[in-house]
Amino acid sequence: MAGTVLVLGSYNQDHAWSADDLPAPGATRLGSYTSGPGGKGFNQAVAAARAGARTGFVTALGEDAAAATARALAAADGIVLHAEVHGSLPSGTAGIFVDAAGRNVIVVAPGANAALTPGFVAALDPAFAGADVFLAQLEVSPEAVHEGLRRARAANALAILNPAPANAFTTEALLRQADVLTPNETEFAALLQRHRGLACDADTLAAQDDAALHALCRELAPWATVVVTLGASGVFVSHPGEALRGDATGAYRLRPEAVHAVDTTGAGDAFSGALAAALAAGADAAFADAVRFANRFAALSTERRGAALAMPRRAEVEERFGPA
Ligand SMILES: Nc1ncnc2c1ncn2[C@@H]1O[C@H](COP(=O)(O)OP(=O)(O)OP(=O)(O)O)[C@@H](O)[C@H]1O
Repeated sequence: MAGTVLVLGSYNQDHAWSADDLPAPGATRLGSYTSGPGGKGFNQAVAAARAGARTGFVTALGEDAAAATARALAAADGIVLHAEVHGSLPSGTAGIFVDAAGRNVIVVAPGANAALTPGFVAALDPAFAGADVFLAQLEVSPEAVHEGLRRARAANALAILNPAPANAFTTEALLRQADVLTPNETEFAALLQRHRGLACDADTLAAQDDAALHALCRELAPWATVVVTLGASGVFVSHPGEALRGDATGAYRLRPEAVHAVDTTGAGDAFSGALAAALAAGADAAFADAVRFANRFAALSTERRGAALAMPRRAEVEERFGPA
């Protein structure tokens, strides 16, 4: 049964130039160019939609070619767009330069994303009322994310926060609005450092056993289920005292699915979007089943290049790995 997911976040138009090597300051290279959709919010909305959820997407856009592309691409995936329009700002953009070895330098101009207002979010009551699951990240204004999480809880939707990117601004009050957090190891380390004063990094976390990771999750967010994505090492799940949705144990790890990964860009977005869709499918959808589906969905997304447009569809995931 399809549930409803409301995603709040960024849309960026990615502009990518490839050359044999990256030019030094003042130098010029000839190369090739592609442009496509990006932004964690949009990537996750496409993932949720392709994973089978009725999906709404709350974002902010300019009045430019990128905004027109965002509208067309959202419509193509059946996503209902709730866009705050800022005519005096450009839509979000990312300039990406890649060399033949795959190294890149990136400049992101958040543009309209940074101007998403809590007032616009607050006026979307009907969208919140119809949502089973709400999902946000940290590439739009923190006030808008906070308002979204608050509205979601008031509307009895499950509130998921993907605390990405790692250097984004967070407050304790913002984190406390989340029922579920989905950091990767770098983001988890950054949150532990900023909010609990624990000095650690992604490598230290990767070396921890399950009991130690569970303890760190409980220390960071005693109120929330924490799902740490571990890249090619799979996923770790840690519940608070009351395990969520039928999970018998407080903490467990899922191995990665065997795939031929060619590009892991957006794998975290695939995971969070698919998890939201699976949890929206019914209040009795078991948490472990939803995590298993998201682990499969994200794994399959790594077999294609790109982010939003590389998201697989539910049918492809089931064909490859069996029924969810
Ligand atoms: N090589 C891989 N093989 C199988 N599954 C993978 C692989 N890489 C990623 N995944 C799946 O994708 C999930 C998310 O990956 P990861 O933790 O790298 O996210 P991320 O760092 O947020 O990614 P990104 O920032 O590129 O979007 C993993 O938990 C796993 O389910």
